[in-house]
Amino acid sequence: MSDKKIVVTDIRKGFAASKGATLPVVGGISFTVADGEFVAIVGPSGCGKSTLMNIIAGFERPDSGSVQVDGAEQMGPSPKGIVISQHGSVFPWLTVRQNLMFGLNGNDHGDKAALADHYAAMVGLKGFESAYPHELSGGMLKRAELARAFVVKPEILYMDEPFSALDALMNMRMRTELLRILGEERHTVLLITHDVEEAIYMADRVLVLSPRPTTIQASFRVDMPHPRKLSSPELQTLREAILKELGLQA
Ligand SMILES: Nc1ncnc2c1ncn2[C@@H]1O[C@H](COP(=O)(O)OP(=O)(O)OP(=O)(O)O)[C@@H](O)[C@H]1O
Repeated sequence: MSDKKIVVTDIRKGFAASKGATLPVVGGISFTVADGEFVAIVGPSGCGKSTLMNIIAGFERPDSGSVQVDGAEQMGPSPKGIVISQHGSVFPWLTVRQNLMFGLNGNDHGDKAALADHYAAMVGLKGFESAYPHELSGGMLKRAELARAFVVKPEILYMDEPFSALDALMNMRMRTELLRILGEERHTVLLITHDVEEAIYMADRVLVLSPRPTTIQASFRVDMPHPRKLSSPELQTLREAILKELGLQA
């Protein structure tokens, strides 16, 4: 089996603008993601990160170029991948357990409920299985979403600013939570973030995108074991290098 999970080849995408003009958004992007690799993508605001992610996850078609997952062309959203975005995806009218059971196949209610409860416990929601989303705090809701993604055992997690709505402390906790789960269950992860520290804390590789029409401006490998210390000289040097690429003062 090939080690390449996702192969992105020369993707280009523009959107119709006023007076028949086209706004070029993605300007030719190629990269590969290895099986089990965690790749973070950072870039300036509005450069086209979400557009790129939507194309790779199969929700949007590129004007040209291709995305292959496990060697097959991605023609639409696939059950191999699941998206976690800042908007959230839990159903407000279902309890935590019902939300987690929603995407599960099979007819055995007991099996599905047990699996749902296992994943609820995994993200620290034991005791809240029967709670409705409005009864949870923002951080608990985010954990419920993580559990909802993991319970279906996706091979690929597409994460678009998943924790950006959370406060700094909860954001840190969620990063740790995510890394802990990834330590137990191997997944391939593509993470879009505006937060350079979030990227270097979690990812194996960080791609820095240019302003629109976006291309890959630089790529950094983060060769450090977990748990990482953001204050370590290596990560600080890396952080400064990435901020410099983004045109920001370190
Ligand atoms: N469906 C669409 N139709 C027209 N224009 C779009 C569409 N989707 C995105 N755009 C435009 O493409 C550009 C890139 O948007 P996108 O959301 O991909 O950027 P982003 O890097 O994720 O932004 P942010 O950092 O603000 O989250 C923006 O100028 C946006 O207005």
